[in-house]
Formats: sequence, C-alpha cells, structure tokens
Amino acid sequence: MSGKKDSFLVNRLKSVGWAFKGAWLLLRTEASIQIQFCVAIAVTIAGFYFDISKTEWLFQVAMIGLVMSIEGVNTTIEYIADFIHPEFHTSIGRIKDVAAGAVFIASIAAIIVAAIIYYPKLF
Ligand SMILES: Nc1ncnc2c1ncn2[C@@H]1O[C@H](COP(=O)(O)OP(=O)(O)OP(=O)(O)O)[C@@H](O)[C@H]1O
Repeated sequence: MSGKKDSFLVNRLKSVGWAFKGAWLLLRTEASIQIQFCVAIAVTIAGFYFDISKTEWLFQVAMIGLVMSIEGVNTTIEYIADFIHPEFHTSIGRIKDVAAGAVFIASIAAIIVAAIIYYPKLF
C-alpha cells in the first residue's frame, strides 16, 4: 500500500518498482521463464547475426513479450490456485491446464514467426 500523501508521480514510480520486483522474482524462480529468457537472448543474437529487417524485429520483440508476459500470468494463476486450494481438485487442474494452454498457443505462434523469419535465411 502506498501513502495517501505521495504524489501521483511517486505512486506511479513505486508501482513500476513493484512490477520490476515481480518480473525479477519470476526470472529468479520460474524455470519456464528462465528457458524463455534464454531463447529470447538467442533469437536476439540471431537477429543481429542475420541482420533481420525492422518489420522482422517488430514481430520478434512482440512475440518474445507475448510469450513471457503470458507465462507470467500463467505463473500468477498457479500461485492463486495453490493459495486458494492447495489440495487436489479437478477444477484447479482445469484452471491450471487452461492457463498453460494459453502459453502453449502463444509459443506456437512464436515458433511460426521464428520459422517465417529464419527459415529463408538458413535454407
Ligand atoms: N491442485 C491440483 N488439483 C488438480 N490438478 C492439479 C493440481 N495441481 C496441479 N495439477 C495438475 O498438474 C499440472 C501441473 O501443475 P503445476 O502446478 O505443477 O504446474 P507446472 O505446469 O508444472 O508449472 P511450473 O513448471 O511452473 O511449476 C496442472 O496443469 C494440472 O493438470
């Protein structure tokens, strides 16, 4: 909670700080996002190596952001599910499966974008 006396700007800066803390926590603790971060670095290096176009960079950066942000939401849903119902329940299973499915869909889209960008450059 932020103090009422803080100005709008100070409150916004505090929110950015907490969001940064959350992003750092995700990166430090979640194996899936660590793998996605490594892939993001690898394709960024590939982007420079193959000198991809501005449009290709736009799609690449957008897909990296999409996959990693949905992974963050998926992790949040897992945390909430485990907090409200730590025991086994078919509904919790379905909630987690659907959240994981969202990451899967974004990942497939990212793989297709990567194939469209790099396949002609490699073969
Ligand atoms: N409490 C539960 N009740 C029913 N099924 C569950 C429960 N917890 C997990 N599951 C099932 O196990 C799967 C994996 O859940 P888990 O929480 O381990 O996520 P995960 O994908 O392994 O995530 P991470 O790798 O980030 O830990 C879920 O998608 C769901 O099918």
